Amino acid sequence: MNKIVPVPAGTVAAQPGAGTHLPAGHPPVKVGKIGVLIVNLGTPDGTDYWSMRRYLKEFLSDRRVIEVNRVLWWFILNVIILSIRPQAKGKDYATIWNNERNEGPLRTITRSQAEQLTARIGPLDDRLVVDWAMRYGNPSVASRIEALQQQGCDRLLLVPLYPQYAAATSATVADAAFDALKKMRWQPVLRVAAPWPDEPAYIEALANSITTELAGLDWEPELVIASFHGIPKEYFDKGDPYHCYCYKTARLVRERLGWPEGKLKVTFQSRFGKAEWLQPYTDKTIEALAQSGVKKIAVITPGFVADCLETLEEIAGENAEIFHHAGGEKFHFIPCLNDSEGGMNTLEAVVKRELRGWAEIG
Ligand SMILES: C=CC1=C(C)c2cc3[nH]c(cc4nc(cc5[nH]c(cc1n2)c(C)c5CCC(=O)O)C(CCC(=O)O)=C4C)c(C)c3C=C
Ligand SMILES: [Fe+2]
Ligand SMILES: [Fe+2]
Repeated sequence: MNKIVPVPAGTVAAQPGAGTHLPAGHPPVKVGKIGVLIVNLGTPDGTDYWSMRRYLKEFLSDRRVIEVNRVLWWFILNVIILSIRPQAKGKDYATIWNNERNEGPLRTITRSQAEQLTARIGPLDDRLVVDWAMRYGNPSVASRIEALQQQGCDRLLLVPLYPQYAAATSATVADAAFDALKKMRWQPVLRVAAPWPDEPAYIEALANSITTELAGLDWEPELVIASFHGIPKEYFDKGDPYHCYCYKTARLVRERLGWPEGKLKVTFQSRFGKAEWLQPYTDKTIEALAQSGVKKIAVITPGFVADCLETLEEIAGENAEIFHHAGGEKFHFIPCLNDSEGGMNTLEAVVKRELRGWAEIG
């Protein structure tokens, strides 16, 4: 046990300070790298019934997402929701599917964000390794943490891809990471990035995106809707800060544009179930605006770091249709920041901010 043997070339000492020697029988472990793991919500592996069902089951079984009584929810989920929703939502996903790669856009965009982040920060410190994962579906958080550790990452920066924290999103990403760490003998040190509702690079990117998109139209919207994903009102009543973060982002963007109040209106989309969610609702607001005579609007979705079902199908598709049916004439959807220059400036700024003390890269 105490016998010291030389480490084979190319392997790193199992323990810091062990120098070039390992105790006999101790497996060599790589150390010294810093992993940056960006994590978005998730996406099904396919649009067929079983892929959709697997994905929705994992997602909707998360106690952070659905806080209803466990026994009651087991019945509702397994007997009602999972017999109807996979088919209906599979059809919706099919309308936005990336057929070339056979995956949802969220996965395509998140991969590209990780690649571009690597190109931006990789050359600044050769200890940095960037990777990406999905909270639900694949690649899982646990599998990527394991892969990063195998590459020698003994420090991990986890970046939940939600500018505005909510327990149902950011916290559940941290849960997944800690669950993975629970099973490890030698855990990497974990840092979780703080949300960035007021990050200057993010506000600048959103304001620039609005300006550029509107400049490309031959009409001017009477107002712009900033539509954020909703959460049940009960979660807000219990103290979730999400609502305040959304309003803060919207206010800062409006101020940056020099717009009066009312020109950028906050709404909440993607209601699920019968309970009350954060109001005002996006679909009801858009319908009421058209009915009251508003003819031209644009919609931006600042809470989504990447385009997905909720932006492409629900806003650019369903809500545009609602607006036109109710008498509206011009509707423009402003894409998410995705892997654009502004989107990447935002992620780079957040990652650099959160790496301080680990890597001094500006
Ligand atoms: C049922 C409760 C849900 C809560 C609470 C919730 C919060 C929440 N979600 C996002 C971001 C995304 N949600 C997406 C899809 C999606 N969301 C829910 C339910 C809740 N979300 C469901 C059931 C689904 C799947 C589609 C459906 O069946 O309607 C997505 C898109 C994923 C994709 O692949 O395109 C995102 C992104 C946030 C930011 C949030 C709270 C702050
Ligand atoms: Fe959602
Ligand atoms: Fe939706």
